[in-house]
Amino acid sequence: MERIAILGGTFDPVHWGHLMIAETALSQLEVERVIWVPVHRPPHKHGRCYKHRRLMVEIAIAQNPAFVLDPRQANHTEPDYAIDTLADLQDTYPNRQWFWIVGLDAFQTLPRWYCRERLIPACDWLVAPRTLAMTSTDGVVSTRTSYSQGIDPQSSWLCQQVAEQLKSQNILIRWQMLHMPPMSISSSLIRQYCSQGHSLRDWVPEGVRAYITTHNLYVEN
Ligand SMILES: Nc1ncnc2c1ncn2[C@@H]1O[C@H](COP(=O)(O)OP(=O)(O)OP(=O)(O)O)[C@@H](O)[C@H]1O
Ligand SMILES: O=C(O)c1ccc[n+]([C@@H]2O[C@H](COP(=O)([O-])O)[C@@H](O)[C@H]2O)c1
Repeated sequence: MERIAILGGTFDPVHWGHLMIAETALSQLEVERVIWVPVHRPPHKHGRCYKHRRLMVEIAIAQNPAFVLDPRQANHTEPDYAIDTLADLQDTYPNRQWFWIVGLDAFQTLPRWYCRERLIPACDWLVAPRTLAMTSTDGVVSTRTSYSQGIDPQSSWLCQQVAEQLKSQNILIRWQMLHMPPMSISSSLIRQYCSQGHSLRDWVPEGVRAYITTHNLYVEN
């Protein structure tokens, strides 16, 4: 049975972190393809122009035949929930084994996702480690990465906490960590850098950088 992974995201903009987690899923799980789903109307955050976000994903994944863009949310007018994305994809690709790729930050919000009792058991969850911002009691924000060799025990522990929370909601989850070092990169940081006039060369593929420049994106954060 073909194994397909979904990578949903706001992708505002897409960056090397997204590409790295998708590549890791391909190699670690022997997934045959990764379907990239830019969320048109994220239920939980503000999404800027969908067309730009989708085109940047198209540019970023063009070199890898195992990566597929799914633009099915283009005409949506209502919030896009993951359960609807999965149900639509299952209709298009019946009889597949489904995986869902998420970063640790998004995974920690899973116990609040819409219709999670149907969504969660329908996929295997692949969790990418992510540097988490921590605020100390004196209000100082720092970041933490404790990846050394293999999987960071702190990240695994956080995932187990999520699994416990879901269990208390009578939801059993199948999850595993992706074996990759955490990458301190995010779309919000890129938007901030861009608005400050910094180069994006190290953060996004060249085609995406050119697209951002041509369309004058993120000049204001
Ligand atoms: N550097 C990263 N490491 C691991 N996972 C990541 C990373 N960047 C994004 N992800 C994951 O990719 C998915 C889509 O993320 P999204 O498009 O919202 O990017 P983002 O960088 O988290 O954006 P923002 O900074 O605007 O919140 C989410 O599951 C997110 O956790
Ligand atoms: O369905 C939900 O309730 C839900 C709530 C929060 C996030 N998601 C999904 O999580 C994925 C990553 O979202 P984001 O915010 O990190 O871009 C994306 O596919 C979203 O649709 C889904």
